[in-house]
Amino acid sequence: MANSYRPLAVSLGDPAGIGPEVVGKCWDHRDRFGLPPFVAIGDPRSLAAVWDGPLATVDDPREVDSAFDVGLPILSIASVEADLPGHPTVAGAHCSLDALELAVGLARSGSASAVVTGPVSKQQLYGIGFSHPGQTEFVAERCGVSPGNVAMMLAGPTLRTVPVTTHLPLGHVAAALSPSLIEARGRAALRGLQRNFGISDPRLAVAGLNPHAGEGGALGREEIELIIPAIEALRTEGWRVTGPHPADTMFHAGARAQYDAALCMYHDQALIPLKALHFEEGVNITLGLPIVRTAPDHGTAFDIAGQDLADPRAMAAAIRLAAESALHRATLSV
Ligand SMILES: NC(=O)C1=CN([C@@H]2O[C@H](COP(=O)(O)OP(=O)(O)OC[C@H]3O[C@@H](n4cnc5c(N)ncnc54)[C@H](O)[C@@H]3O)[C@@H](O)[C@H]2O)C=CC1
Ligand SMILES: NCC(=O)COP(=O)(O)O
Repeated sequence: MANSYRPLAVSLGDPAGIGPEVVGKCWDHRDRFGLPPFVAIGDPRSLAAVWDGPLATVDDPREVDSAFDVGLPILSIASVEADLPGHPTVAGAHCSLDALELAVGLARSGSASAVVTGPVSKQQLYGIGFSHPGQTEFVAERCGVSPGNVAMMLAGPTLRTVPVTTHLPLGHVAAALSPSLIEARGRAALRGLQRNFGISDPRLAVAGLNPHAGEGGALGREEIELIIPAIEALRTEGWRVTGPHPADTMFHAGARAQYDAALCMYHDQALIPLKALHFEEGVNITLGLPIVRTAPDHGTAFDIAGQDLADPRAMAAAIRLAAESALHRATLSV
């Protein structure tokens, strides 16, 4: 195996969640899912607790290619205690953060071709002093990119959505919106469609915030004061941008055919349509980074951890999209 070989780095997420189980199942079904070699990063005990497949402990990503057919390659991060599935602990939260840190470091150094992050519990991470809203902003910081210049995209077979605001109380959304933030997220989404998806002239549809996109100002002025100026600024740069669209009528099949991504104003406006249509195969991809980072759309699912109920398809889709995006980025000049 040539030393230039670069596997994908897959952090297991919270050891008490379903991350270890879905990663193990992805290795089981690697041929059916069409997955390239990847290395798991986390506590091997969290895998052994929920999955009876073979592990292949590696010390270096360059060992992954030859190990991959023998067992699931793992770069071991031992938690100070072994978590029980469904019972998150402080030690497990630290372990999930250490795994994320190592995975991002491998991608930044070029030892991994991309990062796929397993689900972490934000509540658990906040409890150990994690000061970022989510993994998206953590990865952005580690890559030296301002959180305002990255975008969280949720991608499925017939829909891609990007929330302008992410993890904050709904009551704070309107105050958090500004033309410059909407514009920056829109630009990150458009460039991401080019760089990660290979769409050369992408189309972005922008949602309104208020019912009926504000009804000409009668139902709210955010469209007039914040969203339309951002759309106009993006159009001035030559991007194909439409809106603001009433959010209730922009996700049916006919509407979805008119755009490559929808820019939404808040978390649930973006994630509800995506998960309603594509929960089993939805992927979260961070746009605007110097590295590729994806994740399954679901969370830790502590309620089903350790019961062999976790569906691995979203994790498989995240691994596949990470590999495809890394390839697009290696072959495109945008
Ligand atoms: N990328 C990440 O790290 C994400 C982390 N989270 C975190 O996950 C925790 C739990 O969040 P929830 O809102 O409850 O969402 P969740 O996705 O963990 O669970 C929602 C429901 O879907 C089910 N479910 C989720 N994934 C499944 C799978 N692969 N197969 C079968 N059933 C599945 C669960 O059992 C549960 O009933 C939160 O602390 C949140 O912060 C949530 C989303 C993404
Ligand atoms: N709801 C999406 C989500 O929680 C993912 O957040 P992140 O940890 O990937 O930033």
